[in-house]
Amino acid sequence: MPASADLIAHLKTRRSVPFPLMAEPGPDAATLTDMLAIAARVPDHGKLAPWRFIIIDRAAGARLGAFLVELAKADDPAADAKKLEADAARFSRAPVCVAVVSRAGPHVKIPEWEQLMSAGAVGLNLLHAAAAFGFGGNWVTEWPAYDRRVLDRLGLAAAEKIAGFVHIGTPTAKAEDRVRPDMASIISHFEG
Ligand SMILES: Cc1cc2nc3c(=O)[nH]c(=O)nc-3n(C[C@H](O)[C@H](O)[C@H](O)COP(=O)(O)O)c2cc1C
Repeated sequence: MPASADLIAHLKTRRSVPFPLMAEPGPDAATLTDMLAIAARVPDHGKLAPWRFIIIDRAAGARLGAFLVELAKADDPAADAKKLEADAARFSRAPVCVAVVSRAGPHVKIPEWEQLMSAGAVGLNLLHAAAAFGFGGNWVTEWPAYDRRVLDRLGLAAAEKIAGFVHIGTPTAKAEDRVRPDMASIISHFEG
């Protein structure tokens, strides 16, 4: 592959889209399918595909949000209105949300740790794919990723985990960058 200045520039400046900058439109169904195919093209020891996707469009996201509100109220009848409002909107802050689900588990040859890392690669690749099509993404987990009642509602099996909820839409502006690691402090040379 020839050097690509565009790709290098993207990789050097890529960043997530904060929710206040996330707007319509989202990808159409064909584009989203293409994005997911790119996202699934990741290093995957043993070709296990130890991950899968659940697409949550805005309408389904709103219904899931209503379910989160029910849970929040059941857990804390005095929950404040602001929290409930945030929960109601949690899955409709972007045109579409893709749940990246890890299906990692015990295997005769491939350590579970490696399967989990592959799901992480899928998450980042999905952000890259979204950007390649002119969209932006934001990868969060938040409390619903760790609540069994939400996982049941999403149809996750007992051993499955949410690697991330990747929200995708059109950025209205480029977000300010965040602090990046000091490279000198994380690179060393093994001297033998
Ligand atoms: C597995 C995982 C889970 C995350 N969960 C959250 C979250 O729940 N809330 C949040 O504000 N950020 C979360 N983040 C971080 C966001 O993705 C954040 O916007 C991102 O790290 C910004 O970095 P970027 O601009 O390089 O994409 C998570 C990141 C990862 C990798």
